[in-house]
Amino acid sequence: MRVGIIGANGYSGIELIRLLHEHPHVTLNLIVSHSTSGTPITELYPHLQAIYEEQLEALDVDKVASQVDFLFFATPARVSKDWLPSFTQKGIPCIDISGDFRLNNPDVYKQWYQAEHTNAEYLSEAVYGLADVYPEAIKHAQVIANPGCYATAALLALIPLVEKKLISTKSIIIDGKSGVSGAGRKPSLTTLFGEVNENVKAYRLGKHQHIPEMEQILTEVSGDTVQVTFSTHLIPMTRGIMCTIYADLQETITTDDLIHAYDMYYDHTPFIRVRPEGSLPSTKEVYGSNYCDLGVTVDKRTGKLTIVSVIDNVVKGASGQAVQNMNLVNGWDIDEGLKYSPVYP
Ligand SMILES: NC(=O)C1=CN([C@@H]2O[C@H](COP(=O)(O)OP(=O)(O)OC[C@H]3O[C@@H](n4cnc5c(N)ncnc54)[C@H](OP(=O)(O)O)[C@@H]3O)[C@@H](O)[C@H]2O)C=CC1
Ligand SMILES: CC(=O)N[C@@H](CCC(=O)OP(=O)(O)O)C(=O)O
Repeated sequence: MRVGIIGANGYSGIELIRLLHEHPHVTLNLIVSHSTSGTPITELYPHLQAIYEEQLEALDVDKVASQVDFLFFATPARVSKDWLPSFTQKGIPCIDISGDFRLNNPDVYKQWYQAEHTNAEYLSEAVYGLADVYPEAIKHAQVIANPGCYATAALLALIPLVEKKLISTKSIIIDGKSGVSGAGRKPSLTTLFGEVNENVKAYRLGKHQHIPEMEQILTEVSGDTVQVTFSTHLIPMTRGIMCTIYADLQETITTDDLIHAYDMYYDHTPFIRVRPEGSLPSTKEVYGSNYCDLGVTVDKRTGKLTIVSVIDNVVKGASGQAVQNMNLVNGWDIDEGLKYSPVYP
């Protein structure tokens, strides 16, 4: 199958190139850039020499549509909403790694993304691509909204417990920490070495675009309106997200029972690894891989639960999950092209 990437020269685009190049069922036929078309990808990323040396092309809808059977958008928010429908109308399934098709309600999109949604009728058609939770719906989708990176880590930890009504949905706190690659390759003051090194910085508290995304899904799962307290921090590392999540238990239950509940919920997927009691995951243990590792502990004294969820933001939080979604749509094994062990140390 011929695939293409719009926004191929950003961090999630370049990770897609790494994964798709090794994928047994696809040929990466087209890579598209906004500002660097005409440039060989190796000029921007010399590590691809002798591996993948194609030239970046400009975005021309008819030309792209004639060269691909499947398309990934790895563009910033507020870009794919204007372009993606032109391709699905031509019968080309699309996976959008940005947030443009994640929210059902165009008013909520406008509130959190500060833009009108120019193709709001596609919001109801789009399937939320949380691949380990919604595999059946994703199999039949033409438009897949790949989840945000923090939202992936948090929802994979919370959905099984909310669905089984094991925790209260009134007091969920998600404390997120991310490496700087989460902010993309575009240079900015916040990601300068001097700003990030030996520093931990909270940002966009109460305003982060993953808040409505997580609340939408948890509300659907629970059946009641769910609101979450969510904080985000920039950490001096390249890749990785850790969400430490706090919730109140609804009933007396042990750590071992919760581990068992997770194991049962995720027995159909190889990508969720639940730690045994007493072991908590760290970001290095998933680095470069499509795993989400979960650790859980019950504090009998307070009746509170702490869950630690870690992913590689560029793999599970973006391009790896997008490849998993492509596998689902095409009826391939879900781990095709994703059988990478984490890089350690
Ligand atoms: N990095 C991460 O860990 C994650 C990223 N995401 C999401 O993935 C998307 C891409 O992120 P990331 O790769 O980090 O970002 P980068 O800034 O690294 O790359 C952005 C890409 O989009 C292209 N682009 C920028 N503006 C436009 C435009 N107006 N029209 C068309 N193309 C454009 C850029 O091309 P050019 O350089 O030629 O302008 C570049 O290829 C974002 O929506 C991001 O939120 C989601 C989860 C995790
Ligand atoms: C460190 C950092 O800046 N991270 C980004 C995460 C980007 C992402 O996953 O999200 P979207 O696709 O929803 O934009 C952020 O907090 O916005």
